[in-house]
Amino acid sequence: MAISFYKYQGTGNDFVMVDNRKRNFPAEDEALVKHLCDRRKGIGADGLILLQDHPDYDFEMVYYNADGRVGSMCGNGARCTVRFARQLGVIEDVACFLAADGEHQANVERDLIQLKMNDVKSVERIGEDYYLNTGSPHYVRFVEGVEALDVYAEGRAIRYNERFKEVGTNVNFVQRLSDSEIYVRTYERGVEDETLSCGTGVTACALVAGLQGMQSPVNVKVLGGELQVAFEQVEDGSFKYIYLIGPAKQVFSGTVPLQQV
Ligand SMILES: N[C@H](CCC[C@H](N)C(=O)O)C(=O)O
Repeated sequence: MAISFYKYQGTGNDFVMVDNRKRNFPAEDEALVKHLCDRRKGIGADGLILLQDHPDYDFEMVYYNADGRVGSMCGNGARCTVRFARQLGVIEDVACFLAADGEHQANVERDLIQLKMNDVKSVERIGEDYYLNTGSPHYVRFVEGVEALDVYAEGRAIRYNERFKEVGTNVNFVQRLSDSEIYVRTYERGVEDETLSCGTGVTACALVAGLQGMQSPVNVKVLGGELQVAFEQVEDGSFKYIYLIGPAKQVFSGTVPLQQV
């Protein structure tokens, strides 16, 4: 037996993508998922995604972090899954699909995938920092000199602090570059390292920038490229009509013989 896979990336956040419409991928095998994501002994990725049929939606996306565990919502992974669905002929230019945090709509416009995110009801303040859920939990800290920051060490210290050590959190460091642009670097739980981009993290940072007065759409620079976040801010401090916009590409495809795993 062999596993056929595709490799996708969205602003440098990379995923092993598997067409699991026939339900033949052994998804309960945490060690296998972890192995496939291993950058030295496996294919290498920040996460693994299964595209599955669903009776009520165009498809369902099931996301695993690189540690092999089921993750929460993944914004870059979702954009990649929409691109994959388009390439498989499952959708045309519009999709309505199910992810870990519920229903999402998306549009394909040439290189860009526009992904609708769930509404965000509230943003918690923790000292000078912020904490919110955009499908995945995100801690947001504004800094100066984000390029020189030790994101691994600083991110880890927050992710493993008393409050977060049990369930973990993703940790974002943000710098304002102009009236309409921020620079975001993210330490991701489940990968337990910095990634080149985190879609739900970028969304969280753009919303906090919105709280501080930045107008929608917010342009976001990440190590792996550029994204855009559009949103509508409600007077009670919540957000709706949130869109994450950016590229998603297929990089290669292949097979892994199961006996080698
Ligand atoms: N890279 C993802 C986030 C994954 C979230 C994951 N690290 C978790 O908290 O389970 C993104 O583009 O949104």
